[in-house]
Amino acid sequence: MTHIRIGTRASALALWQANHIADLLRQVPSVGSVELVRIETTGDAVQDRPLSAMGGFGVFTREIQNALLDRRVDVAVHSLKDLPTLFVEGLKLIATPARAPIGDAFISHKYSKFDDLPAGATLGTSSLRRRAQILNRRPDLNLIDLRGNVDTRLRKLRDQNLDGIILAQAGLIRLGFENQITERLDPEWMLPAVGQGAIGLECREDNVEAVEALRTINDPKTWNAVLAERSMLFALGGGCLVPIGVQSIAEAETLTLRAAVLSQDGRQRIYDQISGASDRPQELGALLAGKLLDAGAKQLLLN
Ligand SMILES: NCc1[nH]cc(CCC(=O)O)c1CC(=O)O
Repeated sequence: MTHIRIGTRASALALWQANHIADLLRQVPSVGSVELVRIETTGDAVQDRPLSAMGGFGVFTREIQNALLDRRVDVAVHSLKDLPTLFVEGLKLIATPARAPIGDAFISHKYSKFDDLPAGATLGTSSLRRRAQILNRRPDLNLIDLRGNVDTRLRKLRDQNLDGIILAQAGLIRLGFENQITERLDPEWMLPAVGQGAIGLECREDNVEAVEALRTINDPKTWNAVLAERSMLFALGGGCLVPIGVQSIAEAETLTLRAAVLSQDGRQRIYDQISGASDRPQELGALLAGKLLDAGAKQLLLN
């Protein structure tokens, strides 16, 4: 029987996700016991700057990956959207359990939908993707930086008397704040982040017991969708300084991807979509990236 040490951040959302994975792993016959090991990441330690100003890459995941490499933990539980697509020698992304809703939520105590916001209203979000898509639709809005965990952001909405904030539906639902959602934003215009709503399970590639256990809790539909999204992001090479949004619609045999690359001010938006066989997700993602690059995303990514 295997003992599995799960590496996780200590935020409420990360612990919810890690406990959810621990529960799933305890059902696996080869797994004897599961333990959580809390790890502080750069993203947790530095709360006063937008992530895009922190050198970006892997601020919520790097320390957990180091713990895997140092054999302090056996499995890393990540919010997949925080996990860079760059390959790390010795580690492997093995599985993604069933995904939560992928979209973003508008939360306001003053207006009952996003489109009711008056000219000049103040919204909190520090995600470049959300900023650019909001500005593309509503260039008049006043966007202010909002960082911190989900509960911190909900508190700032009240304390700073903001007109609204935008958060991922997934985090709100998992933490029991679904009733705070004012409007589920239409992914038609507010395209989600790559991997949003999915939990990514990573381990050392030579850890056969962990690999086998993780494979049994994979959800193939989610896996195909996130592989397509991540291969698109990798091919775009945009890192986290270029606003990129993607919605994938996973059906039994077909996978559809709709994606956009925007300028930071939201004025330029390169959009395209693709459909194809769901069992060749990486090809689809790379093809869509190629179409976006040819249509002008190349210029935006150089800036
Ligand atoms: N970077 C923060 C982060 N990472 C994952 C989630 C939510 C859960 C998810 O989208 O998987 C959030 C908060 C948010 O964007 O509202």
